[in-house]
Amino acid sequence: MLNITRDTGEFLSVMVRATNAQRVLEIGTSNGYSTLWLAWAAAAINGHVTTVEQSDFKLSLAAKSFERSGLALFITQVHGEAGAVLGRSSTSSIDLLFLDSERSEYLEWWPDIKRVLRVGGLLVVDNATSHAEEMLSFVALVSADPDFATCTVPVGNGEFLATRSR
Ligand SMILES: C[S@@+](CC[C@H](N)C(=O)[O-])C[C@H]1O[C@@H](n2cnc3c(N)ncnc32)[C@H](O)[C@@H]1O
Repeated sequence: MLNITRDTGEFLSVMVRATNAQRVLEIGTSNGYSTLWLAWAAAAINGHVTTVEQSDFKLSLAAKSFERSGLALFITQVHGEAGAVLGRSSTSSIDLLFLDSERSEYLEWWPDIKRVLRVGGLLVVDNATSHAEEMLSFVALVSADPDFATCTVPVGNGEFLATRSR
């Protein structure tokens, strides 16, 4: 399982709390390690995490982990292809979107990612430094968007942050 690092989990937890992100969407559940960090923070601010995964096996691994953790109440698992899920998600419905999935799809997903993120919302993308080459065109596209302010934070595998200002 290609999980986030522990310090990235701590970072995400602070981001959720600091921005009061009650509506969190995660793309790429895997076994649910990052989801637990997000949900732990969401639980503290009366929030909720929706997490998307297309693999049956990983979905059920994560479900068991969520039950054991006592945080299942704060998590909705969506079984599906992320592009399709993003496409049917409501406009401006997400406060914080954590993207940790198939990097080659990010460019195609961008119009829907932008649409679902509310003004003032925050996008966090993992692997910004560990897979900088693969992230290059996506980072360039988002960074050039006048509706977003961006930066890369050297925590864990590198987190690319983009906040929607209008
Ligand atoms: C790097 S792992 C996620 C790790 C997880 N965020 C963590 O840190 O615990 C990426 C996950 O995205 C899933 N994935 C890849 N492409 C997807 C797609 N198009 N739709 C939904 N899930 C996808 C993979 O099955 C994999 O479990």
